[in-house]
Amino acid sequence: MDPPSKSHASLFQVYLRLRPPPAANSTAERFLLVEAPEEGSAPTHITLNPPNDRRRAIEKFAFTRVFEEDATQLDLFQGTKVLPLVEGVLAPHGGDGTDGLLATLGVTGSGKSHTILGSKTQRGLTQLSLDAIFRSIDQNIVDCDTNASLETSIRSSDASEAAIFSATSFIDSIYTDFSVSTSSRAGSRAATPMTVRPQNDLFRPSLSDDFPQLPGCFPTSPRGVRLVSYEDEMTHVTLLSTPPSQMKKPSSLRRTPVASTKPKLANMSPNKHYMTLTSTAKSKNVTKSRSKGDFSLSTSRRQLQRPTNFPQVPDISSIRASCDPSAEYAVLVSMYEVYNDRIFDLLTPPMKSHNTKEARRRPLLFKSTELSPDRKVVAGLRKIICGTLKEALMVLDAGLHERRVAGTGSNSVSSRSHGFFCVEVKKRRRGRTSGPWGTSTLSIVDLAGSERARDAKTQGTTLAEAGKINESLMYLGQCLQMQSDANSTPKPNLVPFRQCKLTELLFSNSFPSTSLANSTSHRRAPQKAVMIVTADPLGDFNATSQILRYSALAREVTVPRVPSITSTILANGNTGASFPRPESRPSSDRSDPGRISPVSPTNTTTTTTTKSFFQPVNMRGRTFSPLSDTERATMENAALEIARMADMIEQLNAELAHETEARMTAEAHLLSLEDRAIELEQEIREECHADFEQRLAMEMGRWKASLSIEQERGEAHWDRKVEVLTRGVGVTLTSPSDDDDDEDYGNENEDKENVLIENLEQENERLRRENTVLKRELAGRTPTRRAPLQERGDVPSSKADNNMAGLGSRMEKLRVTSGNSNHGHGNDYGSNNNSNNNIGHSTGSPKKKVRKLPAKKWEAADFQDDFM
Ligand SMILES: Nc1ncnc2c1ncn2[C@@H]1O[C@H](COP(=O)(O)OP(=O)(O)OP(=O)(O)O)[C@@H](O)[C@H]1O
Repeated sequence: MDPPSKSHASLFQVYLRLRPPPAANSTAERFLLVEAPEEGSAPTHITLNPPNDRRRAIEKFAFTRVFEEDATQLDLFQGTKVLPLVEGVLAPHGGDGTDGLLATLGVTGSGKSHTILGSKTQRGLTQLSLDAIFRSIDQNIVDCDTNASLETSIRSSDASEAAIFSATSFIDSIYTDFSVSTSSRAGSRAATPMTVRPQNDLFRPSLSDDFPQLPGCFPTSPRGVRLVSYEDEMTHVTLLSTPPSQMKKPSSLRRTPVASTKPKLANMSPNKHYMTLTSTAKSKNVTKSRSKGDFSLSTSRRQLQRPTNFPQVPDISSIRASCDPSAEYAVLVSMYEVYNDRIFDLLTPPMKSHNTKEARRRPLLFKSTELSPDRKVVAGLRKIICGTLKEALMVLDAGLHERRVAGTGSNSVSSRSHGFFCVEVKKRRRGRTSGPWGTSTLSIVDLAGSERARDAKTQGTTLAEAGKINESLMYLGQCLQMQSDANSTPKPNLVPFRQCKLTELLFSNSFPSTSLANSTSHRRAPQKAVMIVTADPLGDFNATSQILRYSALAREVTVPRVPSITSTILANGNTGASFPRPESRPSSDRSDPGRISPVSPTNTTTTTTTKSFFQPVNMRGRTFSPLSDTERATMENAALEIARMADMIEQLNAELAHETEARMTAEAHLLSLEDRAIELEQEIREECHADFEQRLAMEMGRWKASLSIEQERGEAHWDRKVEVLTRGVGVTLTSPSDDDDDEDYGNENEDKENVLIENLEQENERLRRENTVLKRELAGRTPTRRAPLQERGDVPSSKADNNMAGLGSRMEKLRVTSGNSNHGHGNDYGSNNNSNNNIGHSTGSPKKKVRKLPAKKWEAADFQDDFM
């Protein structure tokens, strides 16, 4: 098996790193062997020997290079060609840079985070890459702190709708500066492995009067001032921070006496953490929660302690990447994680939901934007402009505090999300203050590890997370598989990278958009990518072989053939030789337990079997008499049958294991889907509720406005009517001498009054007719039937008949008005009773009208009534 040709356009250079055995697992059987390389070259091939089962296929894998257990971080940095990636981003020869991607992949606990982020004493590839970048552009980097217009121009050139801040303001808003810690103080979950925090120091906050607060940032203390411990009402978590009640007055800084603070800190529960608010954090209660590298306990971001120094080894001061001397550079750092197939910013703090009061992050979209139509970007990230290596490391430290981790049976600090650390290098020609910035990005990715629920002993949310992790890694595997297939076939393979967020993020820059191929916009070069696969040679064989199967650049399988028992007996029995034992390998092979001699190409197909799977110990050393042909044939048949059945059992076992695994993954997936559905439901409910409230308020406002308009209109309408009536009545009441005094009524309203009088006359006429009809009807009735009608009082009595043909006692009331009217107009209104009715009918609402009559006129009416 030859290593893949480098000329082929591989998406990734794939390296394998083996981790040293963990102390607890040192007795486990080693299943991964590195083949000895040719003289003077680095190893590139490994062989996987299934432990405890000599009949399973032996697999052989090829990588760009294999790093054995003793490889250092510096070996990795130099050997994996990270420097060319950095140079690609810096574009030393002018023009735009090329995006770079550096990722780690492996089974949980195999050393991915160790490789990428380092440890307490050793720097990882992220820190080394940052160091290389800042060293290289040392003379060419712009200083945004002294030139505000630079920040503005960087902001306007950003295509990802990002919120861009200077490192100074971000760091000041995140970190406190108490150069203190007690031994009992809660450290951070995710204190970056590389950070070294002061230990056993006194709690000694420094004073500072002002501290910038980024929008949406956690309320923080000005470099440690105003820090008190208090119990968060919602979470009942003891926090070392400023109580909400005191947050409004930054000027009234109060130093908390050391004595009063210490005891509370000592009681701080290591399990209590602000991340208990999230579902992820709940999983931490299942197992112990510790940080990567630092192994200190959890604290909230509200109290991040400013790291005092960072590990300095390995030192790469002698290594320098070249940069473009005619350009000026700016470096922007952003961090995000892919958790349950959603993207979350690690530099933006969670916001409290209005309804649930729960701190949550908003998932971000990976999409094309107005300024980036041909290329998808993570939109809405927070990006920090860093001027120095230290600033970048502090931002990295802050982001890692937000990354989701949990303790599992496989790793005490296991990443539950795929972490992305992005170094965006902006570049433009030196001295062109208004020139555009070109951007290229180095993305460093710490993938979450694949894990088996049985080994990881996960449950609940952590199990669901594992399901999501495994699912996304399966899609990644399919994409990588396409790459290795592409090496063996000339047919172009389509990489199915749009299946999930992780693969989209990892591969979309490998395939720059062709949709705008004809447009004038500049076409970007495909990214350069390096994948470091980590493996534990003593770890989980099945999980490791699965990862290696899809990540290796080439693979070869050697199927052991079941030997004929007869031939074995004949070959060994007659001579009395014992069966070959594994340890009977040549001594040269045994000298290095991790290495084997290269497998000869002729042995790599299907027939290589160096060890018998039958070990009939009790037969060893005996001699046998020759067998007859029949016996031999029977034994051959029996052996074949046994071998066939053994094969079948093995196959069924493999299928069973596969099905079990699939079921567990599906169950975990289902759990995560349920979780997601609940979250979605909650979000939709919240949105609907807010929407409903908004609409309701709007409708209420509209309804009130239209009601008041209607009311006003009604009032005005009635007022006008009453006015007309009042005037009409007023005219009738007005004496000729009054007319002289009131010229307005006499002249201006003459027409209106005439109309009214006409109306009244018509009405009067109608009522008169009605009256006549009633009279006739009454006259036609018998006396016995008349009496009750009289009692009812709504028909004219004989007395009324004689006087003015009134309509009963109810009409009597209106007679007052009628009397008044008649007083002025005499026969114009016909009988008094008729004019009463006329008023009542013509207005439609006699009560209101009557009520609105001026008091004086009523008095006059009474007087008239009495007079009559
Ligand atoms: N090359 C190495 N040298 C020394 N220690 C190592 C090495 N690789 C891994 N380790 C140790 O193994 C442990 C697990 O490693 P690490 O956390 O990096 O695994 P991981 O692959 O990131 O796991 P997960 O996917 O669960 O996050 C850590 O304690 C780490 O320090």
